[in-house]
Amino acid sequence: MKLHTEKSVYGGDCLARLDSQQTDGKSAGKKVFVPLTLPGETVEARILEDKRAFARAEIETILSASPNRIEPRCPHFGICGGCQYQHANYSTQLAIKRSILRETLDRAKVPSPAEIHTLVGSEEQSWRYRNRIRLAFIRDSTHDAQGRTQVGYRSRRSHDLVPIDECPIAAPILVECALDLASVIDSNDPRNDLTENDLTEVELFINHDNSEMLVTFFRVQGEPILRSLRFVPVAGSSRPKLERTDAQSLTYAVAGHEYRVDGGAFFQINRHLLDRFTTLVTDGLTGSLAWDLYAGVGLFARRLTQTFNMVHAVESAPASTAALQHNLAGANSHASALTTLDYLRRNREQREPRPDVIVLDPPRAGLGDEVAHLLNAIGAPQLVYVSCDPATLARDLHALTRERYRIEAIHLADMFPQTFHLETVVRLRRI
Ligand SMILES: C[S@@+](CC[C@H](N)C(=O)[O-])C[C@H]1O[C@@H](n2cnc3c(N)ncnc32)[C@H](O)[C@@H]1O
Repeated sequence: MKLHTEKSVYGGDCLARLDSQQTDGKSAGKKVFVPLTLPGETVEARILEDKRAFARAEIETILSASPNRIEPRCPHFGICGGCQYQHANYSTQLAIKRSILRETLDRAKVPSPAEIHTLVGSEEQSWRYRNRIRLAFIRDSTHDAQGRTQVGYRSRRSHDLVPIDECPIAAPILVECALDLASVIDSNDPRNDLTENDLTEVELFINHDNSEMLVTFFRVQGEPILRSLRFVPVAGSSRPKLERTDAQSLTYAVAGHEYRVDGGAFFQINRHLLDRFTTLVTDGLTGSLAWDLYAGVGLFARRLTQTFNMVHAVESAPASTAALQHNLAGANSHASALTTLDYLRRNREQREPRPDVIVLDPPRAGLGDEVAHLLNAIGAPQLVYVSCDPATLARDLHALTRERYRIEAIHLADMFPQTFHLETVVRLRRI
């Protein structure tokens, strides 16, 4: 059937609507979500899933293409589920994200400034930006007649695995190493102690200057196996020597600070924007006491120690708390291995001093009602909310702005080009 796409929605699809002829007059206006399209396109599409409230379709032919459509760079685009926007030029990707963010805030009735600022890299930096990738091992004769191990991502349309031999949004060294690993696993090299059939997935994480890499192998059963590699420059050669080390962590330099990042700990993934992003979050913040809740390994907290007399950092994941302690050691700071909720409850009970600034960078689930309620009750003069999910951000901002805060500035930081993901940095002031 012929569909006309209206706008992009969060998740990467475009929204189209069925007209009365397409539904026998029954549910004219019914929503249809169509992936791999752009706003304003007319496509011939096939309905794949027809629910009561909406349907999902796949394009068969593009009848009228958007002028913003471009040729995707990756041969796996559309099959692999990793990227959603490679068919859109970069300025269109940004316009889509900005309008989705604006609409999400407006729908939640969040009083917000008219302008959404952006933090973006160059068009070229919208590629090769990931410092971490996680791939599955595929051992399947339908993909490789000789049954050789391959690496791949999940398919866009199912949970099947798609073998890949390139991933243009990742640092090239990650994909090279993953492909090498697949052949090492298959080799009879006696130094290969990776038990072939037990391994399911591998995660590769490279540091700022491509000198250290953490490789984590996930298995069917048992704890993941962590390996670390060091790339040592060789005089007169462009290829560094690869050495295996016993390290359980790597060192990542960001905006003038070095961070220890342990295997399994969260770390921001856009290596091109990391310095500017960290500066954007922390810039201009000063005072006596700051809290960094959801602190990870201390990316923001470490910087805040330069402009505050005291910084409290809170992080609940055991994989991150040791590195957080290490990264803040010797600085005017205190790290707590607690959930944010427990930390705030304790703070209220013990009536501890109120911070001047609170930085909040929760996972996708956002803050939730009780944390937002406690933040309103504590009433720090300034909040900086860093979010990777616009829906939970809007919900939490609604709770904060309804009581004690107004939004000063919103930045859309494009940390995940070519994908639908969007990062937002919101500065709030107590009213
Ligand atoms: C989006 S990451 C941000 C980390 C850090 N701000 C950074 O930029 O590197 C969210 C962090 O919150 C931690 N986390 C998740 N739930 C938490 C909770 N309930 N309380 C405290 N930390 C939590 C995660 O382990 C993760 O390190």
